Amino acid sequence: MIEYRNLRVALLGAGSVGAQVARLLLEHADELAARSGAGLELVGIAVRDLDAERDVELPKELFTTDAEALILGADIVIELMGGLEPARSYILKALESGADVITANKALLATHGPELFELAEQVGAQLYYEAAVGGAIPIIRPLRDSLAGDRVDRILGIVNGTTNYILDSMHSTGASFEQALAVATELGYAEADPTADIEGYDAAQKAAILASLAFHTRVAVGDVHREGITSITAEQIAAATKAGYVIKLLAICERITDAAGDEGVSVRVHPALVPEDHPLAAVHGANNAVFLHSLAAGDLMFYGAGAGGVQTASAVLGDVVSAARRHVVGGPGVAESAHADLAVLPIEQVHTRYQITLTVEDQPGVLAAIATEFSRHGVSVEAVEQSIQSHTAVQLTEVEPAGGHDEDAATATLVVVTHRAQEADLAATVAALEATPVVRSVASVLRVEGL
Ligand SMILES: NC(=O)c1ccc[n+]([C@@H]2O[C@H](COP(=O)([O-])OP(=O)(O)OC[C@H]3O[C@@H](n4cnc5c(N)ncnc54)[C@H](O)[C@@H]3O)[C@@H](O)[C@H]2O)c1
Ligand SMILES: N[C@@H](CCO)C(=O)O
Ligand code: NA
Repeated sequence: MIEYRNLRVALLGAGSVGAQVARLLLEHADELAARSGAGLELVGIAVRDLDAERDVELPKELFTTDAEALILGADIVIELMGGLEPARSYILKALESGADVITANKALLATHGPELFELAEQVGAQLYYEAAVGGAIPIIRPLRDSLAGDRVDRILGIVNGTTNYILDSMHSTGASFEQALAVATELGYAEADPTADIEGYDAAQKAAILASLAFHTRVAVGDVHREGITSITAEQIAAATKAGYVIKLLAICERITDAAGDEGVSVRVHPALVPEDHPLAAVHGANNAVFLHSLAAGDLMFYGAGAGGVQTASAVLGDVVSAARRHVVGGPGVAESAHADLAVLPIEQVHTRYQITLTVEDQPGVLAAIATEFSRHGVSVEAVEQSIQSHTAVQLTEVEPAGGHDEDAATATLVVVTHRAQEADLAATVAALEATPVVRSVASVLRVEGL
């Protein structure tokens, strides 16, 4: 029997993910030791309440409320408490003591990542975080290692399971956002306070982490343009389906150029129309997927469970084995890669395609008036269609002119799809359309991605 050297592993937090990590460390100790080249001895679990009910039965003698003492005696520290503090202070303390740290804490990384990575580099320790994006899905290591020799230019990610579940059930059942959210809450997908998910904050944190890795540039969560899904209506979903799209909340990270032609990056989270034959359209329920394009590899997609205690524990344990192997072999490990230091450009500089739905007066000259506003702002129209939503037959050129703005006059619904246009020009077009007398309202503006 091989005698392994023991590495001391400290776990901070025994919630959904932490309890599963502890269980797997204990149950698979022999196998993990063989893969790591070192024994992984779980020396303690820092918890807030020693007697709390846990999802998993764990040896009581491992529990402690003294996280600091536990950290100082460890070779590897796993932080699964979540939140900014005390997680940040504990990780800094662990790194200072020379321990490698594993975390799933996207909120912390997207806010204080640079501080943590700098300290890790200074002391020659490692910070691993595969579980922070896409839960069980391997995406951090592929970006950091497998694609290190390539050049990623675009990432489209479904990185929040709750919102994907809600949008998917709106598509499949015709439910309203509120109805779908209620079901998601009942089934335990959505938290009691779902704000972080439905307003896109969780996805924005993950987008910041992905963009930083992919573009070798520090991107903080505050740099991410963020829109949630709360204003998506059943009508928009039905119209999208009819037009051959699905609506997904996407995290989009891409290289773009600014007005001077200099390369920068854009990072944004918002609902978008995705063609129904795009691989991301087939991501159902609470699953996550990251679709990316790189120069040499072309298109790649990573798919699977973006959350769940035991699923996320898989990613954490992969990191634990990586950390253990480094301890066995020695050497400095992988430093943060931020050498490209590209500018993070504002959403106004993004180019994409748009679908604009307008409620208009049903009278002659309407199409011309609308087309004028698009062309005046440099936005090229690809197609105009009468929406299936319209209850009035549109005979734009055949109806007698209606005098003035008559609330009772017939209206028509027009759906305009643009070629690629700049966000700033599109925003100016929408403002001008809203001020155009024949336009009753701009009912919906959605970006079209994945074409
Ligand atoms: N649950 C998932 O599916 C999932 C997926 C990906 C990433 N994550 C991330 O993993 C981390 C843990 O998530 P979770 O779902 O297990 O959360 P959780 O709320 O179930 O567990 C966190 C645990 O940490 C404990 N804790 C909090 N502060 C503490 C302190 N100061 N000292 C000791 N214990 C403390 C809590 O009491 C709780 O038991 C978070 O950063 C989360 O964002 C979770
Ligand atoms: N609330 C997150 C959990 C995983 O980070 C989601 O719905 O995807
Ligand atoms: Na992951």
